[in-house]
Amino acid sequence: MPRIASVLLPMPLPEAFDYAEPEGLDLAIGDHVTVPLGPRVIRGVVTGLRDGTGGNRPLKPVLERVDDPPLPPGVLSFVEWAARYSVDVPGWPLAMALRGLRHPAAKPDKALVLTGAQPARMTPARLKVLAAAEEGPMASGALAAAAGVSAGVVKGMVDEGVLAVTWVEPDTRFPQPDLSRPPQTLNPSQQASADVLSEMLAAGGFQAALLDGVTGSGKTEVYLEAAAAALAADPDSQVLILLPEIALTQAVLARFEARFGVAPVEWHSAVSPPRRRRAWEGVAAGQARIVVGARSALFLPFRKLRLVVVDEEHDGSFKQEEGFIYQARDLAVARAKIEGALVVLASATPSLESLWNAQAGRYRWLRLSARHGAAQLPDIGLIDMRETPPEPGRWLSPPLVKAVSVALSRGEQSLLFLNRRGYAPLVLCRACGEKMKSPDTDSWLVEHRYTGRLVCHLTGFSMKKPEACPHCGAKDSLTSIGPGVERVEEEARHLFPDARIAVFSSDTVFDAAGARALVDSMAAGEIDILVATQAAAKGHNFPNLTLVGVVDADLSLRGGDLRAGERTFQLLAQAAGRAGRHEKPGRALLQTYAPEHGVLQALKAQDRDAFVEAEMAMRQEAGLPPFGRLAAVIASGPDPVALEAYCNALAAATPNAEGVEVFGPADAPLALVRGRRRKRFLVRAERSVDLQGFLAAWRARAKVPNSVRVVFDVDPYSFL
Ligand SMILES: Nc1ncnc2c1ncn2[C@@H]1O[C@H](COP(=O)(O)OP(=O)(O)OP(=O)(O)O)[C@@H](O)[C@H]1O
Ligand SMILES: [Zn+2]
Repeated sequence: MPRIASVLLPMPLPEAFDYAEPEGLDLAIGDHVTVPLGPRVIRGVVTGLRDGTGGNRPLKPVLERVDDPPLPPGVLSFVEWAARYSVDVPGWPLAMALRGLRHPAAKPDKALVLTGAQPARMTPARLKVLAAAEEGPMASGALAAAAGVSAGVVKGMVDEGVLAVTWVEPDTRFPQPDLSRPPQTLNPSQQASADVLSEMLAAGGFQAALLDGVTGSGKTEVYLEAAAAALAADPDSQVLILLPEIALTQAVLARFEARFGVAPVEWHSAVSPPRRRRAWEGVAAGQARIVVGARSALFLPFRKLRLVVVDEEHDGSFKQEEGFIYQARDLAVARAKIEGALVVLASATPSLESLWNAQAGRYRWLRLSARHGAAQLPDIGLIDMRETPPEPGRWLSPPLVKAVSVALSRGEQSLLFLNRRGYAPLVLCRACGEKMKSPDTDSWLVEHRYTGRLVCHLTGFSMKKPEACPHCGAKDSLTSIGPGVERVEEEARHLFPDARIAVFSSDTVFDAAGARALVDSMAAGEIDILVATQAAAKGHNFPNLTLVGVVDADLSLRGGDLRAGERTFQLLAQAAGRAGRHEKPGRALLQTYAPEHGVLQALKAQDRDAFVEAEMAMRQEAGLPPFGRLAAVIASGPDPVALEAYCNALAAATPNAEGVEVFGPADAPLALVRGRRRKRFLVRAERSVDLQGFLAAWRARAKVPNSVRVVFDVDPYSFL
């Protein structure tokens, strides 16, 4: 009986397409194939097989099977689920799942083997080569090195036919974790949490836990033991740890390596394509048993995923905002559900969503309320910038400067935290008042002194800082307004000329190795003052760091979107949480112009529960997440008329649905980006509503003109 294969392509198409299965190809679901699409040949994945022919319209045949490891069924279900969840086409999540395959498979290596023929003339050097070659096939350079002879000797023996070329398959195996190593001795509350996680693993099936422990309580130690339990339970089981930053990945990799004797498999944007290929294959083969990675690791082809940990689960960078839009924390729970795995969400400052799930009993709630060992939580103090302002043109207030000098005099480290890259967030002309903006974009240019450039952090546009105002032509009139980390560094160097000062931001640290080097040197005490954006504010252990100074505690409260309060609390609690993690007590000082603000008061009182309670009450009142659901629809285009027409058509096509409110269209706060105007709708729905179903129906009702791009963002984090 002929069969029809449904083939999903990693492209923006609404569904899988049908092709005829050629006789003898014997396809299976998950197989990679090539198929014709119009004039092109495209690679896709078989998602369905059924008996039949194309009826009276004959189907084009599948061209061939591609010899890559098939996608396991769990990945296919996950791709489908993710597409529906994000109200997007399944081709995008499929493309993510195939990302590791973009680099070609490793080719077999050329090696030399003994043929059995004896050399016509034996020499001591040749004897050594014969002995070394007994070990098995070896590349010619390696063979010469092993024998301690020159390359010429080996070549001569190849020419004589004593050695012959052979091809060896590349080694795709990963060393296996050593489960016999003794675990770290856990303290009683860590042990209690680890025991619960082990019980949950033993019970099997999908379960979720919130590992909610104060900064420095040792959450990593707890999930390391959960990983050990998952790995020990089944020789094929796999474990995935998701982290928000490459800089954190490095430290966690080291801790896994110390625990299991092998480095886990790494997966993030800085991993080279060949290594990605190897990781992907290792995961598909079940060989890679511990994967530590960024959010996109969720799309790897795990065969037997038993544990997923989302560390720093509250972190905003788990939300992917471009291309395929998704919240990795939610997708991690979904993947665990599909695989029947345990998912552990860990944080000192969990998201309101996760706390809400824990309160309702949907997630097992494990709390660690004290730091490990003798370490205490830091004192948090507020510096009222109205009472003790910095000198004009400076950003560090006298009390903070004093605290840094005390720390310096004691030989202890300080962290000055400001979540703003570059030197100054705004450059304006003193003569005409013109603010320097990115071309055709509603965004200020940020001054970067290291590079002498003005940079748009939104579009990536950059230009050399001009000598004259481009608007009025005045010379030397451009002034830098406000601080970024580079400017705080400048001030710190001025104040403390003998201190060793470094900057940690995405402009100074580009890759995993750079992050590791900086974190190591801070941990080793080679830096006195670290000026840092959020990359250094979370997860790290710097034993000698006793002072955290937050340069602008009000920064993320401004703008006031839905999560401003929550995000500020999390960011500052995390930053403060870097202080005093070992024996020496720590302190955090937050510079603010609004010390009476509820978020800052809660931080000062170290009263997270009070903050959460107040925030939850506010959200419930307004029907906002987690009590209601939100989505944004952003339409953009270069032609205002076409954009307006589409938005009106979309507004007119809003499906009638109970429990759903649609606001807009309105100009987006960022109304112009790269010459494209942007309009926004906001959708609020009751929890009981199938929001995705509503959005999908809505999306299908208005035809999108060519010049317009429309993005559906479920559970938006950015309100620009
Ligand atoms: N049981 C233990 N035995 C020895 N050292 C421990 C133990 N638990 C934690 N530590 C140490 O305490 C420090 C903090 O632990 P860890 O980094 O796991 O905390 P955390 O809860 O993840 O903190 P954060 O949320 O701030 O990232 C680390 O240096 C860790 O090695
Ligand atoms: Zn000017």
